[in-house]
Amino acid sequence: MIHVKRYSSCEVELNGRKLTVEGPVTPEALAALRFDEGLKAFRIPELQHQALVEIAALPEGRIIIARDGELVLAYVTFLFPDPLERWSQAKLDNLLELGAIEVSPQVRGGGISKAMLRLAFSDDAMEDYIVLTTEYYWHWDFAGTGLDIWGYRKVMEKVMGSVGMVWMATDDPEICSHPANCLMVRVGKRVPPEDVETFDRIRFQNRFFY
Ligand SMILES: CC(=O)SCCNC(=O)CCNC(=O)[C@H](O)C(C)(C)COP(=O)(O)OP(=O)(O)OC[C@H]1O[C@@H](n2cnc3c(N)ncnc32)[C@H](O)[C@@H]1OP(=O)(O)O
Repeated sequence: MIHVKRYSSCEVELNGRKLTVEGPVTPEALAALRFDEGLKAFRIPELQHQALVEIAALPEGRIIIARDGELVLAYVTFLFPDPLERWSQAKLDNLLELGAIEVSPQVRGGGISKAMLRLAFSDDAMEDYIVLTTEYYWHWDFAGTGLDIWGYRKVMEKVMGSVGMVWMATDDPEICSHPANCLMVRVGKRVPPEDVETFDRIRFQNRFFY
């Protein structure tokens, strides 16, 4: 499969600031930008910046960002599922994982996550992919948002649901380990039915127990 990446961009007004939402960005362009210190939900900012540059260089990797001038304030990543997770067992070259979405505390609650996803899925190439995301509550920033676990889950459903990602059942043990965790998926319009079936078989691997 050829992973087509069509760059696009738009401007978003937020509290008097004009942010540029753009992507998929090239590794060179991303490396040349500064990374906000508030982007520390997953790793220290320097390491996360480096990780995003590496993802942008992958054939299937897609990074969408929101920036104020040279300063990256938010990002979302898409890449093949982690080889250690069950989703990679499907061996589908049209299965992407929305691995991380993060918005700096400076600009949260202003629609930036939804704007990045809208731009990501405005690329018609996304209709060729199944995109999954796994929501694990231990990745959530309760202190930074002031949300409780179910409030946070609601925000994640709104964010992901804004681009048609829907909750799907699975027997994945990590997801099943807490009721707030969940799997959300978007199946592109051109994904062949046999690939959806392959994905469904990966979602349930312990049918024996049912
Ligand atoms: C796969 C993963 O990456 S899981 C981990 C997700 N990432 C994180 O938890 C990192 C830390 N958190 C963040 O970066 C941000 O808080 C995010 C990504 C969860 C949300 O980003 P934001 O840009 O603030 O979200 P956005 O402004 O687009 O809001 C989306 C919706 O949630 C609501 N919302 C956002 N924050 C809050 C809040 N603190 N309280 C109540 N509602 C909220 C918004 O009002 C909006 O609702 P609407 O659709 O009804 O208009």
